[in-house]
Amino acid sequence: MTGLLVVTAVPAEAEAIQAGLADPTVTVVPVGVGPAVAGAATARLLALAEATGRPYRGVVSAGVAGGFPGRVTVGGTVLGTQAVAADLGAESPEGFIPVDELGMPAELLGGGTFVAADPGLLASLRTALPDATVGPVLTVSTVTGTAPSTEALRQRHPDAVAEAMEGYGVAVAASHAGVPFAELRTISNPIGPRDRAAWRLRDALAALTDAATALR
Ligand SMILES: O=C(O)c1cccc(C(=O)CC[C@H]2O[C@@H](n3cnc4c(=O)[nH]cnc43)[C@H](O)[C@@H]2O)c1
Repeated sequence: MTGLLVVTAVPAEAEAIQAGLADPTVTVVPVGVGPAVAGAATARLLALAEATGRPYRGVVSAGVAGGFPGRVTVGGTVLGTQAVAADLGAESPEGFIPVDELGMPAELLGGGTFVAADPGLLASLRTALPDATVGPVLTVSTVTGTAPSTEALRQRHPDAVAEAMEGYGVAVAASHAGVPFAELRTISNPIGPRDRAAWRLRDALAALTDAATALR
């Protein structure tokens, strides 16, 4: 059995984590942006490890994220209790309809519209990162960038603390492989009307380096 697999979207996130790692058995791989590419790449990494007799004991989707103002601060650290497919569904004049309310057979929807973090893996991360904000993390294919879409997401997900673009894809890959899943994010920007100048990427990457000691 090998150690943990940590997947990030981009190399800068992987390098930030690598800089703070204390455990040499942890493997960090940048797999790309968005749920489809991250999910497919993670599935391949998990299958290769299994086929060579060295399965990972868990997979963590890690990187920077947008945070819901009032629920988490920029520069803060988040641990996901579940990865939510927040934009998988249909628009309608009455609002967004999640895919599991569209009347499709349940077996076509995999695990549904969210995947829960593994309780044991989440508990060990919480112990190592007692100041982290803990709650659902949304996965979106489009970064939220207007006040109405931010408010709609807030209403639909009153407990969600952050949004990013890979967690649900990685979680589905982990679930299909039977490998425990967790999500670790640091907040680079508030979710809201797009304001690139407000992003604090360097602070979020530094927070990722600090949080990496929890990955063991
Ligand atoms: O809007 C821009 O100009 C811009 C410039 C560089 C990067 C981006 C991204 O959208 C990076 C997305 C990347 O980082 C995660 N992330 C960070 N903040 C958010 C967010 O508010 N909503 C969704 N994803 C976010 C995400 O996981 C991607 O990997 C934009």
